[in-house]
Amino acid sequence: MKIAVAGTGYVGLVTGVCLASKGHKVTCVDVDENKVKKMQRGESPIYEPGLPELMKESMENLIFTTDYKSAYQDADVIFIGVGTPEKYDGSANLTYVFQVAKQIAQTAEKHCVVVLKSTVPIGTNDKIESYIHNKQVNDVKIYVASNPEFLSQGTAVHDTLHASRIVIGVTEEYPADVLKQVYENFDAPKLVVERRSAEMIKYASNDFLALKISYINEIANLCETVGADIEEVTAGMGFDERIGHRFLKSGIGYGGSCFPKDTKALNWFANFNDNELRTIKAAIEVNENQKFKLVKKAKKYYNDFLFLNVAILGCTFKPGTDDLREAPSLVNIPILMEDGAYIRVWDPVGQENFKKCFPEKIQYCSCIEDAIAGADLCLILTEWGEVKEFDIKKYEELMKHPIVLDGRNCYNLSDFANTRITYDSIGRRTVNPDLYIEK
Ligand SMILES: NC(=O)C1=CN([C@@H]2O[C@H](COP(=O)(O)OP(=O)(O)OC[C@H]3O[C@@H](n4cnc5c(N)ncnc54)[C@H](O)[C@@H]3O)[C@@H](O)[C@H]2O)C=CC1
Ligand SMILES: O=C(O)[C@H]1O[C@H](OP(=O)(O)OP(=O)(O)OC[C@H]2O[C@@H](n3ccc(=O)[nH]c3=O)[C@H](O)[C@@H]2O)[C@H](O)[C@@H](O)[C@@H]1O
Repeated sequence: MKIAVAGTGYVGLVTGVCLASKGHKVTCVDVDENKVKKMQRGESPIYEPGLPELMKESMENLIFTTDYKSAYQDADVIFIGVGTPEKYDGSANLTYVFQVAKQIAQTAEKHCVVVLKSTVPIGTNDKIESYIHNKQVNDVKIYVASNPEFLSQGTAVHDTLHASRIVIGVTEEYPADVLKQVYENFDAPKLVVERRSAEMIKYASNDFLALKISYINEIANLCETVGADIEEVTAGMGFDERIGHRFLKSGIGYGGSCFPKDTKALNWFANFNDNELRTIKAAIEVNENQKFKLVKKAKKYYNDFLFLNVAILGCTFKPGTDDLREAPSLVNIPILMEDGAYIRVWDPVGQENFKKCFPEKIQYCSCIEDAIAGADLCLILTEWGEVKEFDIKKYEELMKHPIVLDGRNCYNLSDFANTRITYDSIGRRTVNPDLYIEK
């Protein structure tokens, strides 16, 4: 089957490469010429484990281009995987999706199925269908189907090849049959539903996970106040299969390109339709406050941050990605810098992207030891494996004031027994709380 994919970000490129690996002929289109040139050389423009290897293996089935006409004119299926970022009012920006729809309407020369993979508000597929039908120049049948994506960054290839489910949202049988053929060799449950249900499944899933995280973060904050330990609490809760262990990790809030925008978008959309999502509103509010937990904690140890050396371990929104979108580092580091702190950052893959946002005044370090050397304070913002495996004693040896504020609960409290390290994490008691408090 001849397939085109619009957009080569985390969703578009991973989808294109995985489909090519299953034998489909895939043309990936992007407006970004530099990205396209890179991909034409067989290089992945994004950091995603396993992607460069699969891309190389599948190159004979892949074409990368900025020339959308050549891709869309004779495609059987056209996936749309462009961004749907947040607008100022919290609603989803559908500009890029409609741009692609217009390009398809102007170029499609044969019957085809347009598949919306981007996360879009309920009813968008209907609008795209009408838009294409109004604007199309050739007398061909263009179907529109919803096929939301559930991959997570860092495990995107695995999540696509072994999807938890493939949701196919349609209003008629033909596009469902075509999509079943496209995914014939994918071992995953396939669920054919109404198009609007498919759109809702995506938002409801993401927002439920965001809600779960905000819930556990509130419980963690209460644990901290009343002397319970959130790690013990979640271990105990997770054994109940109805709750489960996953997405119960407390920390400094959820980031990334989706949970923050998808909670706000559904909330906006509900209001627009005269409904109120009180639970989602609460999840958003809890997350906003949670992001600043470590800076608030730091104020217990220092009256101000002027001339303090602060080590930052991790700047991406989670491990396994170089993506900084909505990462807590983006809001916490500027606060520390504005208050006069000297910042040293270590991150195994996110540093280059971070440098583009903050080219000056930050020291970038090639190892954890270098970042914490001489530091008055260390903030752990991302739970990279290297941080979790770091020899705890070295904090005490290398830091000037070994105060470690851990926003991702990377260590056991017992690791700090017999040390003079102040270890303050989320939802647990502080180890050695009084050693370095400024009077
Ligand atoms: N990042 C993720 O983990 C997931 C994202 N999603 C959803 O998928 C969509 C895409 O997200 P990402 O892949 O993260 O976006 P992204 O921002 O990484 O990539 C979007 C790409 O589309 C390109 N583009 C823009 N206009 C175009 C056009 N007219 N023609 C061709 N290419 C064009 C951009 O240059 C960019 O390379 C969003 O709706 C998102 O909510 C869904 C599941 C997972
Ligand atoms: O629509 C999307 O874009 C995707 O959004 C998330 O995937 P992703 O953003 O890549 O990352 P997650 O692993 O879900 O983590 C998101 C944020 O939540 C935080 N998180 C996650 C889990 C947890 O228990 N606690 C927690 O604080 C992470 O640190 C991270 O900042 C969903 O997990 C995917 O299913 C979905 O397809």
